[in-house]
Amino acid sequence: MGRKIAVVLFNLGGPDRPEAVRPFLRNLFDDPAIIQAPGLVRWALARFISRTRAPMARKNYAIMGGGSPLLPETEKQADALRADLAVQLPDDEVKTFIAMRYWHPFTKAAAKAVKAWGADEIVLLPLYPQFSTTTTGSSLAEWKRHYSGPTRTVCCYPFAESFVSAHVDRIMAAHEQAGRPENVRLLLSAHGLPEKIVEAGDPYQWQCETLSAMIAARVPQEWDVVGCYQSRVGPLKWIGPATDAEVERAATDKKNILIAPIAFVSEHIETLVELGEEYRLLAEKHGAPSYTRVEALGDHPDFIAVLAGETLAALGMAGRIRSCAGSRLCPTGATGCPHADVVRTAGHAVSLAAEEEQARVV
Ligand SMILES: C=CC1=C(C)c2cc3[nH]c(cc4nc(cc5[nH]c(cc1n2)c(C)c5CCC(=O)O)C(CCC(=O)O)=C4C)c(C)c3C=C
Ligand SMILES: [Fe+2]
Ligand SMILES: [Fe+2]
Repeated sequence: MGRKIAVVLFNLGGPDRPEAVRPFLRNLFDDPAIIQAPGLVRWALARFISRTRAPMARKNYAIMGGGSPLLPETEKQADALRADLAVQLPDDEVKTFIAMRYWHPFTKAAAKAVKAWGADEIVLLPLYPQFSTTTTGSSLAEWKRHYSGPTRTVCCYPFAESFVSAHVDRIMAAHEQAGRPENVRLLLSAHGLPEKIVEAGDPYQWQCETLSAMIAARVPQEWDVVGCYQSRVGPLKWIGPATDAEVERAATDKKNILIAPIAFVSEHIETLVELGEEYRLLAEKHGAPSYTRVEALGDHPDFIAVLAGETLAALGMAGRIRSCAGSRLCPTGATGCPHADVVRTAGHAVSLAAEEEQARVV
């Protein structure tokens, strides 16, 4: 008899209506992975920041009709993934579950639904391609608070071949749509992080920058390619360069700007409003000859193929956690990486190869 396989998709969640903006922000800022302060201080800060930030955030959500499109976009990905896996695992029953961190459907509800369904295998699959303690790390901790049985985890897949090719495909399609301008500067924009989180060992920035180099190697070599970080929040120093400063610089340099999100895989406030509206105005103001926003991956077939491939490899692995490299891919200093801190010895390389071999056999 076939297995019942639950694939749990982690994502951030977004407010579905104007009244949800403030409680959504409160949940976000009350997360110890986002604000590292003692419980009571964090609780008070979360109430304060959500109250002061909500009016501005509500205005931005109003541009998208009052709420975030993140859930419907995630549902499309979940449906496409289920359909792909149903073909590849004809003897099993596969169901996808959405576990959002800060708004409905919450991780707690997803854990309850997975239990009620009686899954034989559970694969935790973040819709965050790069691992950060603030995103996937936070979702994993939340999952563990609500589910105690065995699971298989995909921690990250920033260098998966089809993930890189899906990005290049979206970028070249946007270039085509812009009328194939010359003198291009491609901005690869990721959500930023406070510097102190990276200094504490979070591998996100390293994964974003390595991915940017991989994309840069595959686009026309006469293009300028710059990695940058958007969506800074609060008074702390964030990693840079900042996307708005890079948009301004590219516009002043009279470059045709192509701007692609590399850490968000769905359209939402950060792509539609920040990249789509705010930075477009900034580019126009500073005299850019053109500004073209590259679409998020959404349900691009190559991206869905990565999600399916990672799920299949996770089902076939000997261990409980994998990255797109099979085993740990982060450098040894990245203490935030959820893999045990293995030193890259010859022995480790052998076990890595064995896991990859196993992944191919599945
Ligand atoms: C790669 C993904 C993300 C990282 C890393 C991340 C870190 C991070 N975010 C905030 C604060 C906010 N993020 C907000 C929205 C938001 N963030 C992500 C992804 C990452 N965040 C997504 C997908 C979204 C959109 C949700 C939606 O509405 O669809 C917001 C809310 C919007 C706003 O008020 O600007 C805040 C606030 C911090 C502080 C942080 C790292 C410490
Ligand atoms: Fe965020
Ligand atoms: Fe890692």
